Amino acid sequence: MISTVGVIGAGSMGTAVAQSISGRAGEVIIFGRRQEIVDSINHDNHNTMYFPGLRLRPNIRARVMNDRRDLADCEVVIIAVPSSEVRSVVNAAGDGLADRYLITMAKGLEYPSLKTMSEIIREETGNPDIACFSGPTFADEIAYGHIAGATIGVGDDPSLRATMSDLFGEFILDFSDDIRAVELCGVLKNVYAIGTGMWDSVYSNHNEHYTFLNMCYKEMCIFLRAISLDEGIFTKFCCFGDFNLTANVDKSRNRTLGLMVGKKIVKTPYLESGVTFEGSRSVKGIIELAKNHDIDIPIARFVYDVLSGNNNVRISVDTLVRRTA
Ligand SMILES: NC(=O)c1ccc[n+]([C@@H]2O[C@H](COP(=O)([O-])OP(=O)(O)OC[C@H]3O[C@@H](n4cnc5c(N)ncnc54)[C@H](O)[C@@H]3O)[C@@H](O)[C@H]2O)c1
Repeated sequence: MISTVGVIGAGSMGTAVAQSISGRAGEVIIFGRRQEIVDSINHDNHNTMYFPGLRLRPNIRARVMNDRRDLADCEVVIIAVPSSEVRSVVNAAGDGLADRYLITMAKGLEYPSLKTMSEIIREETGNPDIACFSGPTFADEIAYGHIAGATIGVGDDPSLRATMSDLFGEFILDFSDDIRAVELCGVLKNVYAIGTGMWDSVYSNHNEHYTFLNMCYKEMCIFLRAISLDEGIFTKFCCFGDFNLTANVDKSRNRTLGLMVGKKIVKTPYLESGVTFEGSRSVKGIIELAKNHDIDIPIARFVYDVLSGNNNVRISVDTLVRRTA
């Protein structure tokens, strides 16, 4: 059993994953930013901000990370902060992350570097032992121990792979050795979930919804076929499962963002609310990446146009329908 796992990020996913793996590690330390959350975990076994009703297991402790030596005891470190924060977080942790197994939960694409999170982490830490975790995994459901499937993107180091299998043994797992493709699935599905929300704000019949869903999945597969070395990626949890979860379920923040923009409930959604909308940050990068690979992705461009305020959703949807008919 792993003795100590560090989880950077005391939000929904950091707390949920800490609870899920806590039976498989001696101790789990959540590194948070806010003293009151750290205190509530240490004194009360609750993260009162994110899961006030959930009793955390007693081997979950919390700390505010003051310096890189705080990570010294952790054999494995899980990074569960928003993608926009990953570079600064790992940079601040510096050589505290140098020689241990690292796992990224964050889903995003840095712009304009077009780097995925594992690539940023490798660049900042020089550590090649990085895996990513991605799948149909709403944090609240993980926290309460419901079944979930996940894909682990991991290279061919057998020891790292075995550690991932042990640590995430509460999940139904599949694996891919194309880490970048697994991460890009997580980026793409957020973009198409926003698009599906926009579409559903205009068209509300079942036929219409599933027609668009199919169009999105087809575009996602065209993209992945052009960039992925893993021919089996399309049926893995990070791809089909996560795409369906995020595009279909109203609990998804990105789908909800699309619905709100489509219904004109929000005009300038860009990150002002403080809620994590990873898809809206990544859509520009996805379009540029597609251009570099000569891939046509009209639905992603439609999402970008609407989010940029360039277009009225109804007119954009009509144009899209005419174009793909
Ligand atoms: N892999 C998966 O299956 C999966 C599922 C859900 C979410 N996620 C990803 O996990 C990441 C976090 O999402 P979330 O839902 O937990 O978001 P959240 O907004 O609930 O929590 C983010 C937490 O990170 C903290 N944080 C932000 N900047 C920080 C910094 N510089 N240093 C330390 N802490 C910092 C915030 O204070 C907050 O507590 C996102 O990238 C999201 O896409 C992954």
